[in-house]
Amino acid sequence: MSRSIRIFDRRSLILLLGLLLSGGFFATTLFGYFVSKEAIRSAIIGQDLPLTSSNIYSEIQKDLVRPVLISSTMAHDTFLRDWILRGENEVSEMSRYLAEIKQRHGAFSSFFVSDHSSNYYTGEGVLKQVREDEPRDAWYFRVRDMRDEYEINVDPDLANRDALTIFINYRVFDFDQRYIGATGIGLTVDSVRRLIRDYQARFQRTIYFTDATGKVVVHGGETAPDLRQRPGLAQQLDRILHERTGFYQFEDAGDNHILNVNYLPELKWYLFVEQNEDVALAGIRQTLYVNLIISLVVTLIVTFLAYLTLGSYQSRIEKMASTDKLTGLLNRHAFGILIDKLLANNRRAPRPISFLLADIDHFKDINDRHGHRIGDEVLSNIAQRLSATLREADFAVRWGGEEFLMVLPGCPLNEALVVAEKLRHAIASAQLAPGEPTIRITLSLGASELDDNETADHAISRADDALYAAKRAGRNQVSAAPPLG
Ligand SMILES: Nc1nc2c(ncn2[C@@H]2O[C@H](COP(=O)(O)OP(=O)(O)OP(=O)(O)O)[C@@H](O)[C@H]2O)c(=O)[nH]1
Repeated sequence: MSRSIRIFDRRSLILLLGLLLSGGFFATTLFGYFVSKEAIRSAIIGQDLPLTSSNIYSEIQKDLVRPVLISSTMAHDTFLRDWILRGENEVSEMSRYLAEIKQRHGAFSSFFVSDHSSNYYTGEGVLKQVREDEPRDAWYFRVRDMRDEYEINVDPDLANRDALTIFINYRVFDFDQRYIGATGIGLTVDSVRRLIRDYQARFQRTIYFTDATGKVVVHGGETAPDLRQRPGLAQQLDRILHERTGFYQFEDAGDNHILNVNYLPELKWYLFVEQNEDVALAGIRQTLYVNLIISLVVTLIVTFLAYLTLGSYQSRIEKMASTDKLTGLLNRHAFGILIDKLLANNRRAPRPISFLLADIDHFKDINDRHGHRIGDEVLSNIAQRLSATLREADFAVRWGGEEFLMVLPGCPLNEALVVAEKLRHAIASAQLAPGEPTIRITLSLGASELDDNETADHAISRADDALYAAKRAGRNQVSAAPPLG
């Protein structure tokens, strides 16, 4: 019969290993995530948004600043002013002039509105007359009354099938600085919108231009977003417009947005470039999840392998620590642990326990006559016999050199004596040294039953006394210790 003694708690060790591994993985993965998050954040603020902003800025400059200069040249053109002051007589001269400007500069439209006649001239002649009661002409009267030299206005162009057009409306003065009309060119915003859309699609950034009131004038979507309807942004909008340039942050629909704003003085517009930080971090968040899953799987595999390996080592170590090398029986150290357990159980559910102490008769002679190797062989075979003869619940211990202790739980003294006889007979009748057929081995046994008020040591010493009584009585016999008074 073999028993194993628990030397250390494998489960606690595995738990500790698992915790250390998963804690280490978790900490490094999270650390990596936060470092990457900060790197992405500073890249958004330090590079991505400013770069997008300056790209869009230079594109819009290309598309708009030049037209502003062209419109300025038109407003200061002596031919144009002379022609008006002369009475707007030859319409073909004006339309040739406007057609040439349009064609030379690749504009979408070119125009002049005379304050004197209210005629709206284009490259094709007089398009119409502007009227104060016509909402579509409101721009002209606004330009007429404004203080600035020019304005940039996004409107559908009547002359070009109402395509969304940016007009540069320049005020024209005669040589005495009296207002005489408005001129300029119109160009489609499609190229700017295409660029904005392209940037939005590639970098998941939202890009738009606003005027000084915060109204979106050019954007890449279908409908112009209303910034005042976005609570996180709306509460900062006036400050942003006042500061003109800078970085801002706001929450929208639970996501954090980083905003780069630049004022474009030539256009009197603001360029907003927005990055949804949570969208930008989606990639590394996915990496974080994948890393966490890999860490978890590695932790599970490592702890499982460690569990298996430790299990096999532990049982080997436990076996080595608790068994006698020669006989394979439990040693006295193991006996100490097992008897404590047995007695603890016995206190909960009392039942008789008996001890048998066996000693080989004249074992010294066997060693002396046949040598220690045969002596060892005999010891080992006796141990096997004893174990084989005992019940599953009993256990045998190598007590001393040629002494064996048998513990019989649930067995009163009278039954223990029967077992002792069985053991004695089993040994006496066996051939325990096959190479030396003449060797005959006998055992002397002492038996005792543990008394309720007695320690195991005391009961064993009584069995020892009985064993010596058996020796004294001629050996190869069983002797019982009398029950305690
Ligand atoms: N071969 C071998 N001999 C052992 C071992 N352990 C103890 N012995 C021997 O067992 C012998 C025990 O001798 P004694 O205590 O004099 O007793 P005995 O000869 O058996 O005589 P009685 O017990 O009086 O019948 C000693 O010679 C020890 O050296 C062991 O592991 N292997």
